[in-house]
Amino acid sequence: MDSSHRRLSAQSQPSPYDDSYLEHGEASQAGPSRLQPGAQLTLMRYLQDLPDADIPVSDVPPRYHTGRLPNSKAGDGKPRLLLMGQRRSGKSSISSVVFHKLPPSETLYLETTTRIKKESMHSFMDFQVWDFPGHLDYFDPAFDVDNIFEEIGALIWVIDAQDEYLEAIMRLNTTILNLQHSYPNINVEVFVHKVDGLSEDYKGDTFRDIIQRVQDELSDHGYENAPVSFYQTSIYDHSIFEAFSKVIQKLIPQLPTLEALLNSLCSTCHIEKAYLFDIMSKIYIATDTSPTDIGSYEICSDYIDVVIDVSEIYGWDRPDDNDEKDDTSHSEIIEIGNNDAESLITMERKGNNYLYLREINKYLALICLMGDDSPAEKKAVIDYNVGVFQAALKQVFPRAERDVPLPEE
Ligand SMILES: Nc1nc2c(ncn2[C@@H]2O[C@H](COP(=O)(O)OP(=O)(O)OP(=O)(O)O)[C@@H](O)[C@H]2O)c(=O)[nH]1
Repeated sequence: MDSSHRRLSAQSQPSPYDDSYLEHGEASQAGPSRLQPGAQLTLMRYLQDLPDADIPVSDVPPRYHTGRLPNSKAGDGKPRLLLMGQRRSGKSSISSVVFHKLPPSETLYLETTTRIKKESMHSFMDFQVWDFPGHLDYFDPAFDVDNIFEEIGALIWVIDAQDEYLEAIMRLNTTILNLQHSYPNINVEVFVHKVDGLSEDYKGDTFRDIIQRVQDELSDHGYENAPVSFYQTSIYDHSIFEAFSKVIQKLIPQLPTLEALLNSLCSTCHIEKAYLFDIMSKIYIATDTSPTDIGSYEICSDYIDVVIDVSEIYGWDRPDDNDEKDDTSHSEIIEIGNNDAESLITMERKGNNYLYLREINKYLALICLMGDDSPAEKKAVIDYNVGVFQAALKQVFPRAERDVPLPEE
């Protein structure tokens, strides 16, 4: 593995409006004045759309990737994820493994949740995770239902696939039907969980059976096309991160713009697959629109672990953008010609294929699986284009640059 770390500098950053993705093969000529007009146009097209990216014009009521949270009345962009399901179905384990890096085997010692556990996550966007005790009946008049569901981003219903699940399905359907009048747009995400202990056949059958039962009962009650998605998950592999990625992506208003930027980067640099990862949780918040397979996600996700381990040994605190830079960082910039990168690592996979990681800001990292026709010698042009992507991302996601966490609610 070849790794290098670079520091930020206060050296002025060329405006993204002046730059563009550089066509592959022009590494030696990198510089704003050498850009091809066509290449410039590609990026300009995306950048010109940016002011509208938050709220696309549409007659369709906002849902999914349409630029607004489904139920956010305040529109403050702080969605709430509710983890619900039967006792011992694995809710607290999911939250601890994904957001607190608890090793899966240690979830065996988690105590049962007795009251609603609310946690605020401060990352590329602020969101809250509410872990509900399994036994709670939230439609009891004693509960303020509006308070629970009003600002909800997604309702994650966890079903233990290793256990009897009929009661869990019944409660899930009751919940959906109770909510559909007041909150018809809630994204219901069903995690068919603990699938690690099941044989392939049994896993598939269980999954299909659960989907069938939920859909049948909802349509019996006249509720067709309910916004319910199903995932097979386990804390013992990457599936829980993959599922959470998809849940979170539905809550990111800028997703279409992010995907467009990644598509453009991929086609310009001959990248097979690009992921924008939240470093803290290893959730990917966007990827290009080429087909995703769990294998490439796993490679990239493991790669983040490697980077985190290496940077724990060799990393250092990143200076603020406004800080005075010392002579060392200044000389690095002159030498490298790049004042954006924090860390940059390439790793040989096989032949010409390699993985490329670049820390985009404090929260996000870009990881690319490079194609055969994008050899490592062309890395300078990729660096340049990723720099342009990074600048564009600052426009799309200014929130990600924020350093100060909001106070706990
Ligand atoms: N095999 C397997 N076990 C899991 C998985 N996720 C959680 N568990 C186990 O399931 C048990 C219950 O997990 P919890 O996270 O406490 O369940 P909970 O839904 O929060 O339970 P309550 O707090 O009682 O509502 C623990 O022993 C976990 O180790 C999984 O993906 N696979």
